[in-house]
Amino acid sequence: MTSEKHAAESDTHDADAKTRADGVNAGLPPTLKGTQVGIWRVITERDPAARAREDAKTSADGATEPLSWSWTRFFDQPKPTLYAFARRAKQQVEDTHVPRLATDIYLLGPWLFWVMVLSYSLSGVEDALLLTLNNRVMTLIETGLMSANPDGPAILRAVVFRVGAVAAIAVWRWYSASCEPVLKGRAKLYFQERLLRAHLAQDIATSRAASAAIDASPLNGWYALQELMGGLDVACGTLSAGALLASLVFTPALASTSPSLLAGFANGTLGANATSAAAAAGPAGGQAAGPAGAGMGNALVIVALCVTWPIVSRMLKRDFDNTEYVAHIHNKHFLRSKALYDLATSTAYKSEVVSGTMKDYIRIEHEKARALLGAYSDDYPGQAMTARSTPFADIVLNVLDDLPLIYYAFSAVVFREGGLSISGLALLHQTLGITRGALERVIMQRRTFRENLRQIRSVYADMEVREEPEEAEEEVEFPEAKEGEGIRIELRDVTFRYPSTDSDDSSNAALRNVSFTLPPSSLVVIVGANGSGKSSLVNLLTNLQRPTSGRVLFDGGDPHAGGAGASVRAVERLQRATALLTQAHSLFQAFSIAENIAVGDPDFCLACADAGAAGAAALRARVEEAARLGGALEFVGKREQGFDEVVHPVNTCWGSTYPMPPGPLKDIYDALEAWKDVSGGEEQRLAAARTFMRLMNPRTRLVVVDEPSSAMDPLGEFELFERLRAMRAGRTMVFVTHRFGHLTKYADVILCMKAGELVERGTHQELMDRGGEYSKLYAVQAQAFADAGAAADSGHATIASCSSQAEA
Ligand SMILES: Nc1ncnc2c1ncn2[C@@H]1O[C@H](COP(=O)(O)OP(=O)(O)OP(=O)(O)O)[C@@H](O)[C@H]1O
Repeated sequence: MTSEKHAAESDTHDADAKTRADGVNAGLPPTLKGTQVGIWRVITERDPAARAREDAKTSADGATEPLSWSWTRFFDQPKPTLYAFARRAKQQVEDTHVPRLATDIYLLGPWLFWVMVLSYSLSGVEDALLLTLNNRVMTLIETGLMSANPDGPAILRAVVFRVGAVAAIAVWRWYSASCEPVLKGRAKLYFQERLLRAHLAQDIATSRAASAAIDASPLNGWYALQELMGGLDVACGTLSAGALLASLVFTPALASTSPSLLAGFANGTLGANATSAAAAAGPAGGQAAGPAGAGMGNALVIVALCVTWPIVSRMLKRDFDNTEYVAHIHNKHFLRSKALYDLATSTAYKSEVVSGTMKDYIRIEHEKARALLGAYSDDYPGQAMTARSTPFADIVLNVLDDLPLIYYAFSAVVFREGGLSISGLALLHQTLGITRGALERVIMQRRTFRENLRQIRSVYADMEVREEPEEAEEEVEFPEAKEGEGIRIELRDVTFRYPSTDSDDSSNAALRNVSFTLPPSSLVVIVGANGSGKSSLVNLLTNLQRPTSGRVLFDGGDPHAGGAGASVRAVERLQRATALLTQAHSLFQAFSIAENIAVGDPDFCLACADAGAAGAAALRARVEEAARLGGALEFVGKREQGFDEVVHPVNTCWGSTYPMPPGPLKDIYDALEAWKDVSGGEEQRLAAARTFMRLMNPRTRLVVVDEPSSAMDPLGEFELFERLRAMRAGRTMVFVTHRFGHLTKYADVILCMKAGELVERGTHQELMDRGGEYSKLYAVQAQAFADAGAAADSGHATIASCSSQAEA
């Protein structure tokens, strides 16, 4: 019975384990695998090496070169001539963009750059240098004490030399630390400017395409260079540590009065009497003594002591240092308790939690989730991963750490004539320490180095501004373009699908086979239910998107008919002649209210900026007029600083703790750079003012207004549309609005959209007579107004009857 129970339990455990294993891999593509680490699910690649090989192969076949040079590939290939090999190596280095990065930063401050190079190199050799000087002092003192005749001037010289070196290093560090931030600041501004140009060169479609995403930040280039300089530090450190160890092992030790350790180990004379024995034997005495084979054996032991620890430590290390991973918390009880905690604490949910009397529910559910979660650690996955289930690895590493001591003890027993001298022992111990440290850093640096090369490459790829083609291209003509007349627009069998949607599924096109013509200077109203395609149409009319198929002609010309460069220029010309007002407007950070309006006509702003005081006055006058037309004048008048107020400052405020404890510091933290309150309707008025600013420029020949007034009161909206309509002379004006009642009666053309198709077009009367989709939408609106009116009437009646009862 008991064994059956055990069998059943073990089956259940197996099933649980399987479910867990399935769970951590649930929803992952076959190339990825999940691992449970504490409450985390860590997702890694199943075979990153295979992908790297595949990438290298693809890039070798394609236009770009592989990122790193591989010995295997070198040996696999027919041997190139030395010259070809050198050229190829040079090409490989250039492909990493390291020379380009170094040159760019060098040109920002040649002297600062060299200071940085020297500083990183020196920091690598610093340990070995100081150890050498230290050892010189120690050896002289030791020799002097043993011979009872210390060489005072020599010791003094060595001490002064060492103290001088320490002081010089301190001065150098201070100086180089003051240089580096200057170069960093210059590099940041340099990359910021290049990235800014790259971002501005992208249109909406490209900026949303994953392949063209610009991820680099202005400091990426600098950090990559800093890491490469760190490599210089590691390289110099390793070389100097290696040289020190070699000098210790293979040559008479630093003081000519003592023999090499190799010699000491070889004949066992390195001990309390070693130095005097060596002094008698002369500088070369140590090496002459003893069998060379034994010395070589000892040298190998010392080298082995150096490399064992870093290698074993690397093998036993259990972390994600070398692995790319994505981690998320996978434990459903943790997630539930967190969600409930957020529900209780976030101000966003407060009113719903209070009005919904959810207090007890949240508390009890939180207790349940906590009980199910049990004891857990929410260490970051990296930390959680380093936690070991047994202390075995730590024991091994600690014992390995003592290997040198064990070896000294061993050598003392084997070379019975005495152990190592004090200074010899200290020197050996410290040299082993820095050599080991250097080797460890080399092992760690390997991956960082590859990652840095990738970073540098991606920074330069992101900065690549696609310049317009140089070769002469035929410009796109807009044959019927006339000054003082609105743009004539024609859509021919246009289908449009957002790039993010599945291109094989024709049902998900936002617009399907749409054709119509808008006469120049006409007033157009686009109507339709939610999701019928009105805004998509606006995107095409304003050239923010291109049709997937079909053509959109402006004044008879297709802006996309020419080559890439001509198309960019044609689109830009059209956009300069277009004013767009939507509800997706923004108040720009750090811009005053005046500038937020003024940028509606950036060319006019630039011209005024060049015209001194007269220009500033002209700009202010135009901004005030635009604010009046946009209905924002009254609101701006009430602001403390009027047009000069910065509504949304750039946030740079930084507190030592987060959140800050209550007190005067928190008050100032909250007040500094706080965004000023502006209502949705006021923001819309400022956006409208910006559009009027653009409209005041006679170059504007197309005005597109897409639901800009959702947060405005009905009177504000009515006035806005009337003012826009008043400026329609010489412009084609397109309105998209759900509250179209008072606009459509002025419309030359009404386009009625339904599920991505144009179902009706005509004037208000024509469409009402037809009794189709438009008349239905119109009737619904009219009914809503009638109901609202009736409700208001009955409300008034009820209030009137209540008040008369109260009076009675
Ligand atoms: N960025 C986008 N990516 C993918 N699909 C989109 C995107 N924007 C809109 N769509 C889809 O395109 C279709 C048409 O949307 P559109 O915004 O043009 O309709 P609309 O008539 O303006 O709607 P509303 O009146 O709600 O503003 C909808 O099915 C919508 O889900």
